[in-house]
Amino acid sequence: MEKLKIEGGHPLTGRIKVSGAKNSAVALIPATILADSPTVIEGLPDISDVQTLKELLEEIGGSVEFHDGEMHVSPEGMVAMPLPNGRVKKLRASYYLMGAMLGRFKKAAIGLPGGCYLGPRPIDQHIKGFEALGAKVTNEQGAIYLRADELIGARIYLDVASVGATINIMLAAVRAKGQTIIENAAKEPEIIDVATLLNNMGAKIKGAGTNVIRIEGVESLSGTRHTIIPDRIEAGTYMILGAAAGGGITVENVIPFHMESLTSKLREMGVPIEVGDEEIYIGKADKLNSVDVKTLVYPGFPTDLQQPLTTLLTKAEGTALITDTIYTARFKHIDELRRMNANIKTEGSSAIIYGPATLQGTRVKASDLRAGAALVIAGVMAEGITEVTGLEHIDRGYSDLIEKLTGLGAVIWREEMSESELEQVKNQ
Ligand SMILES: CC(=O)N[C@H]1[C@@H](OP(=O)(O)OP(=O)(O)OC[C@H]2O[C@@H](n3ccc(=O)[nH]c3=O)[C@H](O)[C@@H]2O)O[C@H](CO)[C@@H](O)[C@@H]1O
Ligand SMILES: C=C(OP(=O)(O)O)C(=O)O
Repeated sequence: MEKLKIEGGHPLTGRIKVSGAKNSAVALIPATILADSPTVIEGLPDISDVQTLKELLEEIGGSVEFHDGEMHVSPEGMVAMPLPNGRVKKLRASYYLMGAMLGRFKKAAIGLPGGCYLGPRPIDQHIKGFEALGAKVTNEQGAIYLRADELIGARIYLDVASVGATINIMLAAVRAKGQTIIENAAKEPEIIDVATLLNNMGAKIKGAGTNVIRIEGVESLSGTRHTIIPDRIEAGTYMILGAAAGGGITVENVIPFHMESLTSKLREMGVPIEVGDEEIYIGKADKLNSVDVKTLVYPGFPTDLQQPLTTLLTKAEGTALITDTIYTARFKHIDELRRMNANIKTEGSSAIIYGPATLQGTRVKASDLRAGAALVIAGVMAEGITEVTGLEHIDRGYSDLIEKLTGLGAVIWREEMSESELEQVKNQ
């Protein structure tokens, strides 16, 4: 097992390119199950979630090739193989196998998903949607079993605007009989990306990206070629990194419209920003101001950037208040930042950050993906050496992290952990 080491205090300059969106990739790959012929997805990130999904498609009999970000999936040999354990626990988005397999085979048996532990992450809205379409859903020994004689379109109102439930219901409904209407649908850009792929396969989805999605079921879908959208959370992580340790960096392969909630917050903090067509320049701020932030569903400020922004706010003058309304307990990074000399208090669903603090390098542990991103940014800002363990979380979402940050002048590398370090991490 490896750890990351970062020597802080080096200003970052230059250009950094964003990869394809994790949260699209993890839905686009299962969506290929729904077609009767091969699909090619271009621009996929080289992250462990993508690798795990490739292996899961192979496990159900698909033939999959993945090179240089391009995945070819031949779905012809796939069968409704139960996937109760093992790989499905490695990521959150294995739940999309439920919708996709139900859509194609009218049955599925999938273990409850893993992914970042951010407090409770129920999937009741996914199940409510599958049941409305006519599936019988049972939970047997930690796996969800879905069976339907046929799927029939339905009107489904989501109690919470869930990204996962919206996409999962779309996956199941595209091959159902008749019309499905999803009300109070989530509006994240990744939902539009998945609908674009499905429509290019022959599906009839209207309204993706708004809170009412209408789907006319079709008999069959055929394979297509699709280019994924850029990862707005990876882009946001690098924008925050630029503001934290930059001497001026340009984040490339960005859809600036997706970044507006972050761009406006960083400007409010005093960060000079220039927005191009497909890139964003983050300049050096003389002084950072504290701001208050509340995470919301898209187009509000994303919960996935709450943790990285918290790190930046340790450097700002004054008191900042971050409230996470999506995952009210997403604060495991705070204890680690405190170990690095940050002055932060949590109260309910909020973190109160007293700045500015000078962060000090030390040993810290990433408890989840964006906690990892927050700690990498902290390491780049800190005096001395920071060691980050828990890399399996970071590897779920950041493609070529070391190469990309080294390209900006960061001093960061991976190192094998010793036996005694492994023991310590286990006991933490
Ligand atoms: C793979 C993927 O795309 N992950 C993203 C997705 O997760 P995910 O799709 O799991 O998140 P949701 O949008 O479903 O969750 C939003 C909120 O709804 C609640 N909820 C959700 C489903 C449900 O059936 N019942 C319920 O109560 C959740 O607990 C949470 O409070 O959106 C999150 C919120 O933007 C992001 O942090 C994750 O990066
Ligand atoms: C929470 C996240 O991912 P997942 O839903 O895949 O666990 C994330 O990307 O920040």
